[in-house]
Amino acid sequence: MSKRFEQKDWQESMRLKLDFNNMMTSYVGENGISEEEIADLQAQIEKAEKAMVEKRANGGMDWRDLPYNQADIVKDINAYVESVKDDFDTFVVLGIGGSALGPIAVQQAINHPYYNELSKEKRGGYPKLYVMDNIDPEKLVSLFDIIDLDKTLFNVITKSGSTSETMSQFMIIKEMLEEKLGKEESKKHVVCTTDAKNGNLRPIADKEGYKSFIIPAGVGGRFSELTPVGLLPAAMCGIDIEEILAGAAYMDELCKTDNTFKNPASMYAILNYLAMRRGKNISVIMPYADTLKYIGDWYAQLWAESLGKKFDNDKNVVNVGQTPVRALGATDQHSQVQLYSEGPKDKVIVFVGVDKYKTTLDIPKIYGDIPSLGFLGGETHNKLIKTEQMATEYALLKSGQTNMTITLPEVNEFTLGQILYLFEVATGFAGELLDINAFDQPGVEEGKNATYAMFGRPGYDEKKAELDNRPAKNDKFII
Ligand SMILES: O=P(O)(O)OC[C@H]1O[C@H](O)[C@H](O)[C@@H](O)[C@@H]1O
Repeated sequence: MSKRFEQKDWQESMRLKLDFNNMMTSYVGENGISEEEIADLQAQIEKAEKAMVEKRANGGMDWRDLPYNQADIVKDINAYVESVKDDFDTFVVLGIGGSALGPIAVQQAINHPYYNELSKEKRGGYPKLYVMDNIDPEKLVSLFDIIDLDKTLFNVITKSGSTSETMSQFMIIKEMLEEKLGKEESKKHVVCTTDAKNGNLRPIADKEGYKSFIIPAGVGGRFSELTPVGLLPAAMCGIDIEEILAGAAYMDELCKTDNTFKNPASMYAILNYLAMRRGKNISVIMPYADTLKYIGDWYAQLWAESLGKKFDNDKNVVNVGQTPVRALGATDQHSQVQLYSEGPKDKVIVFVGVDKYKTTLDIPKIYGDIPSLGFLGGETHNKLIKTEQMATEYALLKSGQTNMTITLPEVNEFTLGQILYLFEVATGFAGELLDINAFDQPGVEEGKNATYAMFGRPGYDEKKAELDNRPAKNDKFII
């Protein structure tokens, strides 16, 4: 299970550190953000803080209380996992968006990088985990080349129960399972995570007798990682979900301080809000740890889908939001940093560092006679990746590219719970500062409705007619 420091105040030693100095200063021009600018926002900040408290109290932010109200669900999940893990070699999540990105990110962060390639014994007796979050026919068909249906448990995750991608995956899997195993046996190979009463999947699960878990009604998909959406897949691969919730609760405590400059979520939101006001509408998240790579994908949906909005709360057209870009250190120093250092100063780079990696890798002292290699010998990759992170932070600061750093003492369930919760609260706070609704996603409906119309779903004739009459493309530009 997860490691904890021996210190009595292990929570303090496991506290994420946020370094905003590079946001507040700059070697070049006006890219730094001043304390005066934050002071000028005081009224807006107080209004946002008040709204966060009121919405939490009135059920507008049920996700805030997930670290505290799931003890029974955690027990049910852990008991279910213990009861089935010996029967299955593979656990496959069928989901998309907030029903998939969290499970991917958490598993990649905590488990062995080659977890699925390990023996079941080396996996602690837990099944392999695959998350199928797309409908590319090749990918899903290829999965059946490497899994044994008889030994596979499928977790269908969909809050709405109407997501075409997930529900069509489920229809394919259901048919395959019933053909191969028969109707009764196949029921043991499906577990559903969905709304308590709404949507298509809930009545199906109840009618078919599938084991199911509930996504609380007041928790939106991209804020649902701390519900069974994320907790079941994590527990199914041996991850300590109580530690994740404990980390989130600890971050919640830190985010309750009314000292704005010491409030991690408020400061993250405020500085990005001020950056957006300066036209910095790209948010690059750049972890210097492969374990945190997919946190970038999860963050991308959370930040983009929450803040990318056409209207403010007074129905004024504002078209706000920051485009998330996923990068990885040191890898993307060799692919994107050229743009970050010399291209438009329209970005906020969020470095995510790790104090202590789980292993230390020594570089042998050889090639001492070659100057550009000899200096590496006798050091470690741990020191090299951290040095490259600091060097890149410096180079981008010097180039005038706004950046900040979040540092995890180490990557474990507790610190992961902290950073997930930090970004969720920061997103809610940023939504208040932007005066938009951070919890809906009206912008995805047009594409969905066009899909339904073109796919021939009944009741979409008007949309079909609109599409049939849309301006034809100019053939000249089709090669
Ligand atoms: O969990 P589901 O209801 O299947 O939704 C899955 C995803 O698709 C929707 O279109 C929303 O844009 C996302 O916020 C959501 O996470």
